[in-house]
Amino acid sequence: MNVLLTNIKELLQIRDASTHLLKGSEMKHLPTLKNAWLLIEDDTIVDFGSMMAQPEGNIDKTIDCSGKIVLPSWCDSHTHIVFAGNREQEFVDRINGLTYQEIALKGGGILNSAEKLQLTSEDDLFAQSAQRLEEVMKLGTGAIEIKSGYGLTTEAELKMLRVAKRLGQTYPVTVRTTFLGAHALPKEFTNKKDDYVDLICNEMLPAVASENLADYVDVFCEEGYFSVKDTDKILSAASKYGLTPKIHVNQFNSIGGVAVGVKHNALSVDHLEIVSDDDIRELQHSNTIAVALPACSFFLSIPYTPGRALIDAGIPLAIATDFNPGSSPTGNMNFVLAAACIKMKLTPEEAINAATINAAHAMGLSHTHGSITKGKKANLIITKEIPSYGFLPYSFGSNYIEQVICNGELV
Ligand SMILES: N=CN[C@@H](CCC(=O)O)C(=O)O
Ligand SMILES: [Zn+2]
Repeated sequence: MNVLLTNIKELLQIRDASTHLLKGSEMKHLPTLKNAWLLIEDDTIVDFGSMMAQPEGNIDKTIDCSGKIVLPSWCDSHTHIVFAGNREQEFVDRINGLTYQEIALKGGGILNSAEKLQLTSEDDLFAQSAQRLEEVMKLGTGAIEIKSGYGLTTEAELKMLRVAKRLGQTYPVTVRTTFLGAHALPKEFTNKKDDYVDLICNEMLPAVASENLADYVDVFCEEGYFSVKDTDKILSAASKYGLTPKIHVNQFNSIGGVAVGVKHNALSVDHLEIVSDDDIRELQHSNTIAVALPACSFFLSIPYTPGRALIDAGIPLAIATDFNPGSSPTGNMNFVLAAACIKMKLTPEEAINAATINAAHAMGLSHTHGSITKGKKANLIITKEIPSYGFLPYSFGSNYIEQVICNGELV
């Protein structure tokens, strides 16, 4: 099936196949083509060019994009969308003055979600998660990373990862999965953290690997959760199964999570609301991508990742939703784009690069996703008629997406 998009007001993020991860000042540049066409064959972008010279040949369907902007779909490189129920009560508790950490100490937080998830059947968990996935696909997400971490038993962690994999098999969106057994210490292991870390290393990781359920490994490296030493041990064990780290670091404290991530050649270190000069130096001498999660900062009223400073220090930055029931109950990448501009002082060009090409790199999908490139997947957002691409983050809270094409399919 050949589909031709014509009269595109501006086609964004046109790159050749060799485009690398963008660092520092490279992020300022967003290559575009005005008054363009784009040709899709089945699930692939086969060509694009100026309307001055239109393609000839068999076209099954034409979509007129007059006045509209076309760009690659968002890549959401950090989510926890497989969860059961919600944590609305904790939202109210925080309005009434409790902090995220105080709620967790009372047995709420991640343990609250784990209890709900353990009691939910695999099919019900799939149905609840599929509803969220359908919503974010309509909001322009074409590739998504999904973590476990609300299971906290071998059986429940495997259940989460199976659901995540099944989502990827059921929908055209590309799914990457991450094993996050080290998300919180289960109640049964109170004062026995080493035993839980051993369970992760000796039972959970081999089980996840034998069913081939994860592409990456994650640890919540934070005071009150998992230490640098625990993280080092888990990442070392995971490397035996070929699992690359993408880890939660520096959400509330800078305790050495960035350094241990860099030591293990992490693909990304995510959160980074609190960043020290040493953390910046570590990242400058690494291939690790910094991933900011501004919707989490907004929801928890915690500091925003210093995205401007990270880019100015020459570090590659991606942005993601962190969609989860406790700290970011949204999967709306359009809001994340706006928050990155408004709160982290990224320009619209930097934010779009952070949510597309750099985000594709942060989930190992840069060969297929993240840019308008011949041979890449036909993952596209067609906007409504808007004055310019800067209007997307500027008009935060409004939805200016008209159509989404995911792996060649209209969603
Ligand atoms: N901080 C760790 N994990 C999630 C939140 C988990 C939760 O509160 O359920 C995050 O990335 O923000
Ligand atoms: Zn997270």
